[in-house]
Amino acid sequence: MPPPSRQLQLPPQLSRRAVVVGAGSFGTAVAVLLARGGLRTTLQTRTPEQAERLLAARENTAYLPGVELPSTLRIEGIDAGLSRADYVFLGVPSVGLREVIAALPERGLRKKTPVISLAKGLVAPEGTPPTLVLREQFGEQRVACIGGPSHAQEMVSAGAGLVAASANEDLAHTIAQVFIRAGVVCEESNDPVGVELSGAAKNAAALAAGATQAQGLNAAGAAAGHIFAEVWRFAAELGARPESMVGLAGTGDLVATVLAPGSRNRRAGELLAAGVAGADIPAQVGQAVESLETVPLLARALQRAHVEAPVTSGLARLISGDLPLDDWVALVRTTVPPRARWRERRAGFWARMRERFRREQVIQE
Ligand SMILES: NC(=O)C1=CN([C@@H]2O[C@H](COP(=O)(O)OP(=O)(O)OC[C@H]3O[C@@H](n4cnc5c(N)ncnc54)[C@H](OP(=O)(O)O)[C@@H]3O)[C@@H](O)[C@H]2O)C=CC1
Ligand SMILES: O=C(CO)COP(=O)(O)O
Repeated sequence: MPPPSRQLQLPPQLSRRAVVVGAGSFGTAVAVLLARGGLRTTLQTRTPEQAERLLAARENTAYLPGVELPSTLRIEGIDAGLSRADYVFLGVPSVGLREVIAALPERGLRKKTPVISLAKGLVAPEGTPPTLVLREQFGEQRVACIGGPSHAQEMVSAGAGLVAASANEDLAHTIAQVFIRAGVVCEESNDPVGVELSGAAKNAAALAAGATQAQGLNAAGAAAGHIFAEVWRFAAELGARPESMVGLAGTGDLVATVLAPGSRNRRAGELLAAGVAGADIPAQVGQAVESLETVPLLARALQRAHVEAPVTSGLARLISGDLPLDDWVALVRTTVPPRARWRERRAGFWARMRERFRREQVIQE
């Protein structure tokens, strides 16, 4: 498929090397874009046999069929290490991310190489946003993440609405420029935690909508709205910005996911509603379904932070089989969000003057 054509600004440092760890649908699609964007890119598969298959076919038939892998894209197993990488992108689902992150130094990650998470889920056991796990190990200036509506197939053929987020402005800018040069819109953000929680919230909301839609679309919309509001109250406590949640990474990605016929998270919700046990869903879907692991982590994180989150925790119980579907729908239909806090109305200038005059008269009388 040809890359989308656009007149774009060239990023600096084109000779730099990027390694994408994890050759699933998104890791492969991101690797194709990085190569198109001018980085010398390597895609690392979990096993050498997988690398051989991709090399022979010049296509990832298992995860991204129909997309030709560019001749400039190098392919190897993860055993090849990371010592040559100037940027490392992590394309593995969040369920395995902690181990993958912990192993980066022993795999040869250089001291200043930035690490960029592609995951839209949280890391066990605490439900930590991936960039916070990375930050603990490498410092916040070396860490970034990618969010936004970005279904892998469409991204490589027609584009996406990416967000590159980092506390390091140069890093966010450099990543965004590479994607833009590859023909894909990429916003720069200084709110990695907000972008990651938006991705986790939209996956949870898509699963909730999928589980509820057969019972009524108002209920499906209410489920998604409650979850976004509950996660937002938590995100705000962690210092995230509302723009992340209403922009590409939040609302934009929610719409893309809920409408996509192939969305794995919405499909997982539909399967739950059809009576399939949460534990059996990954085998049926055949690819990462982030929300199945992330929703229980999210529910616990909200509880620990004392955020009132009845719908997110109800969804976690629906996934584990502890809440029957009818009770879930009833919960969604009857939950009333916390009341707004009205500020005491301050009287205007003339009203205050009249009141002062009245009081002075009372004193004189
Ligand atoms: N697919 C999409 O359109 C999008 C996905 N994302 C996010 O990207 C992340 C990755 O998802 P996605 O690519 O879709 O998932 P997939 O299920 O398509 O692929 C996951 C890949 O990760 C590999 N992997 C798992 N664990 C390891 C490990 N320890 N070391 C090396 N490789 C490993 C798997 O290898 P193996 O085959 O051997 O199991 C597989 O190749 C998720 O967080 C997802 O939410 C974000 C935007 C869009
Ligand atoms: O994150 C995605 C699109 O932006 C992919 O969503 P699904 O994992 O639900 O397919």
